[in-house]
Amino acid sequence: MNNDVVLSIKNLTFAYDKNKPIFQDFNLELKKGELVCIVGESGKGKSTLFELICNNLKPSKGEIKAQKLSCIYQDPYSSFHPSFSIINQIKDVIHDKEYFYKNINIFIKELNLSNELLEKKPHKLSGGQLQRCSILRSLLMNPKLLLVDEATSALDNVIALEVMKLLLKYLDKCAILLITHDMSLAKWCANKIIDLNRLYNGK
Ligand SMILES: Nc1ncnc2c1ncn2[C@@H]1O[C@H](COP(=O)(O)OP(=O)(O)OP(=O)(O)O)[C@@H](O)[C@H]1O
Repeated sequence: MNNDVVLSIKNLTFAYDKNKPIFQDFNLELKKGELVCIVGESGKGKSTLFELICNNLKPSKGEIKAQKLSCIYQDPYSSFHPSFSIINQIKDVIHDKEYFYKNINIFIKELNLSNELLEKKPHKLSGGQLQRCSILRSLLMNPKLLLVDEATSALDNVIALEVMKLLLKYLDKCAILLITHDMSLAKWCANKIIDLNRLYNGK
């Protein structure tokens, strides 16, 4: 894989049911600095693609190669354990301590967070604050690819837009793959849009 290519999906075929493939010879390449959106109505395979890229599902055919990957989920409460402080949960997943200490205060400032907030347990924070903590955790992992799943967030498009505004600042460090149902959000931020509604998938 060329150094700038952070995600390469070649001839991906996947089916839960052999007679109804969700992806058939699907190809996608993402380079550092690119923001690609996957859009599609409910049931078109957005979450399936997310799970395939995260290696939680195996393709029936084809290959997926991803460089260092970090995920931001739409519901931040489900991505933090309720019983532990946020900062401890962030430290737990960071291996590169040098990168962590070099950047944490910069990111805290950019994300409009504070050390005091990070000492708290998740339920003491608002949804927006916790979403920014989840971005902080992802950024401190220094990923090459940020996978953002906003697929089911029909409720709060304002948060989605704010999150994307924050993430756009980091495109010089990585590539972003945003999975969304929201075509207007995709048109606003993407270099490229993959519309799963238009893919032939045998249905
Ligand atoms: N574990 C499973 N076993 C069988 N079929 C599944 C499974 N998970 C999903 N499907 C089916 O695969 C298709 C794609 O589902 P997927 O969850 O990827 O869609 P989605 O685009 O993420 O939908 P939504 O926007 O509603 O979350 C759907 O028809 C769904 O019913």
